[in-house]
Amino acid sequence: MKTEEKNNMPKVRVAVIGKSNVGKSALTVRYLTRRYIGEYRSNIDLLYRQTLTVNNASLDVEIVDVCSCDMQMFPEEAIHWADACVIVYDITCRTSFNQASDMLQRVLQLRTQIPTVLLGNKADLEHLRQIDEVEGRSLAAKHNLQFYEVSVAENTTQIYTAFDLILNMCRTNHAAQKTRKFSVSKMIGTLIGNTNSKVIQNSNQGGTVVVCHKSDLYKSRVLRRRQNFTATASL
Ligand SMILES: Nc1nc2c(ncn2[C@@H]2O[C@H](COP(=O)(O)OP(=O)(O)OP(=O)(O)O)[C@@H](O)[C@H]2O)c(=O)[nH]1
Repeated sequence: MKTEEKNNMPKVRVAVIGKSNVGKSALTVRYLTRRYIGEYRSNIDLLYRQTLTVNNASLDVEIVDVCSCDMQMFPEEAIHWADACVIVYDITCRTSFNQASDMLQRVLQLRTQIPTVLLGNKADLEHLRQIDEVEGRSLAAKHNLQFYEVSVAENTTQIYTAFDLILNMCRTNHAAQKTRKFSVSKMIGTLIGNTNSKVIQNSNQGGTVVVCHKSDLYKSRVLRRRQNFTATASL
């Protein structure tokens, strides 16, 4: 891919949050690599980067998998950093559902318009179910969000539907922002007699997964994000 195309590619940042052990790492790795790895280190936040093709267009995607988050250690930085959020609970664990509900409220307090999806994971463990599907569905409906029950272990297609959905929403937001910027610069250009515009088409591009220790990366670069928030991360 040419550098100018790469530079022009929309970048989308996603935060995956939820109680410890709900399957956040398994979910992220499944989505990005199609593979299922049973055990992960759970004492570090991980940042993944990959170029993905969603709906025939390329996106630079960064996903932070926040380890063991709860309301006491709510990952506020990650929520400000992100363009979209995936909130996960485990259908066999009532506490994880309650936490997902609290987290959802907190996320929407911090970022009212952030594209968010609610996932109930471990749907393969029907015999251990503590949360009926309808509970997840109504929690999501209350906040006007999409909801899916998934099994990362069984690779249910809704995993991909959910991520693709929020990535598409982000891309739409990105395109709208670009159009607004373009309209303003076109207007200024018209006013000063310069109407040139350049549109660069993206070509599709695969990518590799980069796994990073977010805590180390925080030290290395400062990203200024909206809402006057200063998050630190790098890839
Ligand atoms: N049965 C079943 N087990 C799953 C599923 N997804 C994840 N697991 C298991 O659940 C456990 C926790 O998965 P992780 O991905 O480490 O969970 P996590 O939310 O990242 O955990 P923390 O890093 O502690 O926050 C692991 O043993 C996974 O193999 C699933 O869909 N079904």
